[in-house]
Amino acid sequence: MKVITIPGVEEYAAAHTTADPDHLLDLAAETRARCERPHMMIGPVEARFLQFFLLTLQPKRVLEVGTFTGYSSLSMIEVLPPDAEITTCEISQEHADIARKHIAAAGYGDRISVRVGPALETVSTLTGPYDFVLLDADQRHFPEYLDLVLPLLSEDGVVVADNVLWSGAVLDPEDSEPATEGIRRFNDTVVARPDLVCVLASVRDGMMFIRRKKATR
Ligand SMILES: C[S@@+](CC[C@H](N)C(=O)[O-])C[C@H]1O[C@@H](n2cnc3c(N)ncnc32)[C@H](O)[C@@H]1O
Repeated sequence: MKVITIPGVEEYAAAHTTADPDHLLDLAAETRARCERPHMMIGPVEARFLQFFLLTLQPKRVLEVGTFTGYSSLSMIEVLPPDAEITTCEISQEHADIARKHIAAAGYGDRISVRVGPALETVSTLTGPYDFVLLDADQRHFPEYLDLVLPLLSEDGVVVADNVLWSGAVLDPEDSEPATEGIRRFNDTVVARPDLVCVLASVRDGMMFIRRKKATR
């Protein structure tokens, strides 16, 4: 994989970011012990970054595509209003089982619902409005998720798509992997749409923040 940050910068950022609470440290340890690609967790820098953002947005209904073992859901729920809920989609029964165990242990079983199955199918059965959507799986289909979630978004809702730099692969004209192509198509579509406002924040592997443009007063 291409290195897209100055060597050591990611580690320096993590060392100067508030550490995870104990229940997330336990979850991360089990994920590293049991799962093949533990780096798929958003990690503490992105988790704290999202938390700062969500503390301001205060969404009541959150949708996540890509539960993995529950790290990002459990990070988000900590800063949401007490009546807020998260629906999170996961294709792997094994990942979902680990996530559900940690979600229940942390006392959030009634507020985080893990839906198992291909997320394109799951999302197409959901009813909005959602105030915040995190896309963190199935990158080759990011453009299709955009089409599915925009109609479900509340008026001031925000979509964040993770890994939109794809370790720098989006910059490589030789790279035509389906995921790389999906992300490029997604990034190009979002920035070109006159009805949307976006920022591609180069936090970790790239986070695309998207909202609807408001009519100027
Ligand atoms: C990058 S990880 C998500 C990481 C998680 N948000 C976190 O921070 O811990 C992506 C997850 O999405 C799941 N996934 C992949 N394709 C999927 C699909 N089509 N539908 C639902 N989940 C999918 C994978 O099994 C994996 O657990």
